[in-house]
Amino acid sequence: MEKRVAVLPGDGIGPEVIESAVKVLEVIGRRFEHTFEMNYGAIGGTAIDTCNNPLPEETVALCEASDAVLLGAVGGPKWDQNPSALRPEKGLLAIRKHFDLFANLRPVKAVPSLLHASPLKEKVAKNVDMLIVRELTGGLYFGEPSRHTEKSAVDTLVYTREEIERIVEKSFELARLRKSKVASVDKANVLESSKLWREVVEEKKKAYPDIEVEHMLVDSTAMKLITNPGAFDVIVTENMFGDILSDEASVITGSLGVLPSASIRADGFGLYEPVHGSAPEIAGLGLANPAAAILSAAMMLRYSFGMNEEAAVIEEAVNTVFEDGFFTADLVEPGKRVLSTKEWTEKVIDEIDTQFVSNSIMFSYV
Ligand SMILES: NC(=O)c1ccc[n+]([C@@H]2O[C@H](COP(=O)([O-])OP(=O)(O)OC[C@H]3O[C@@H](n4cnc5c(N)ncnc54)[C@H](O)[C@@H]3O)[C@@H](O)[C@H]2O)c1
Ligand SMILES: CC(C)[C@H](C(=O)O)[C@@H](O)C(=O)O
Ligand SMILES: [Mg+2]
Repeated sequence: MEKRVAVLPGDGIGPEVIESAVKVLEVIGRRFEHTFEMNYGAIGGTAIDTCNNPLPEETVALCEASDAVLLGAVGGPKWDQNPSALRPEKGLLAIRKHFDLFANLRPVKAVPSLLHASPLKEKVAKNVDMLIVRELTGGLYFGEPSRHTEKSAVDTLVYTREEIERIVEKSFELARLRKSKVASVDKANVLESSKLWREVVEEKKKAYPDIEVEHMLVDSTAMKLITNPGAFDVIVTENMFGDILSDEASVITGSLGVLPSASIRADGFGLYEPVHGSAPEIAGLGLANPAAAILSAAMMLRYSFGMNEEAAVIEEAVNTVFEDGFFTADLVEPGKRVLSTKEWTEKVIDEIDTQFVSNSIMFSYV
C-alpha cells in the first residue's frame, strides 16, 4: 500500500519522539512492503517563529493532501507570554477544528512490566484496560465569547445536541467492539451543557441495549480513577474533562510518556499524537520516552490505514522491550541503566526485525 503521512514534529520533545515514530514506520514499511511517503510541516511555536502563525496555510494544505497526520507536541515557555492568537496551542486547536477531528481516543492500559513505576499499588493498577473517548472540537476550548480584560475574563461552554450525539454514538460503537460498558462523565449537578449531555446519552443508549451505561460526575470519577481504575472500561466525556482525566489516568500506567492517542473523524482521516506535551524541561536531552509517539503511529496504521497486523507488530515490540527491562528515564528503577530516546527506539526496531527473522510474525498471523 502507498500512504502519505503529514509529519508535524512541533516543539520541545516533539521532534525527538517523532523521529523515533518515523523510524519505526520506516522499518514497518520495509518489512510489509508499504510505501509511507512522509512530508514534514510546521506547527506550534516553531511555526510561529518561521511564519508568525501557529498553523500556517502550507501545513493545512499538506495535511489535506495526506492520508493521515502524525504530530509530536506543541508549546513551551518561549511563547507563554504571546498574545492568545500566537500561542502554539492555538495551532493544535485549529488543526483539530479544521479537520473536524471530534473523536479523541486515548487508550490507557496497565502493562505489568511498567507497574514498578506506578505510584498506585500493583494490586490497584493491574488489569487496567480502559479507553477514554474525549470530545475534541467543542466545549470550553472553542466557545464564544472568549476574551480577557484587566478586570474580567470570559470563556464560554457551548455544546450542540449534534456534537454530543456523534461522540456518544462513537463511544457506544467502540464499547460494542470491546464488548464493554460505558461510563459517561459529566457535571450534570451544575452545568446545563452536562444536563443536555445526559439527555442525549439516555436517548442514544436505547439503540444499544447490549451496552451497560452509567452516568458519573467528573469529580468523583477523578477520585475513583485512582482508587479503583479497574472498574472503568470506556469513558466518554466532553473536551476539558477528557483532557484532565487522561493525564490523571496516565499515572496508573507508570508514565505519561506511554499514552498514545488518535483524533479521528467519521471518514477515517485522523491525527495521531502522544497524550503528553512538549516537556520543555527535558527537550534535547535524550530523556524523552518515545513509546507514546510510536504507539500513536501504530494507532494510525490501525485506524486510518486498516493495517491491523502492522499495528500489532509495533505494539508487541514495544511490550517486549519493556518486558526485557529496557526503559527511558521516566520508567527506570533506581540503579538500573537508563536508555536514551534513540537507544530505546533502536531496541524496538531490533525487536521488530527479530520477529521477522525468526518468522514468528508469519506464524502468528496466519
Ligand atoms: N498535545 C500537545 O501538543 C500538548 C499536550 C500537553 C501539553 N502541551 C504543552 O506542552 C507544554 C508543557 O506542558 P506540561 O509540562 O504541562 O505537560 P507535559 O506533558 O509536556 O509534561 C508533563 C510532565 O511529564 C513529563 N513528560 C511528558 N512527556 C514525556 C515523555 N515522553 N517522556 C518522559 N517524560 C515526559 C514532563 O517531563 C513533565 O514532567 C505546554 O506548553 C503545554 O501547553 C502540549
Ligand atoms: C496543549 C493543549 C491544547 C492540549 C489540550 O488541552 O487538548 C493538550 O493538553 C492535550 O491533551 O492534547
Ligand atoms: Mg492534555
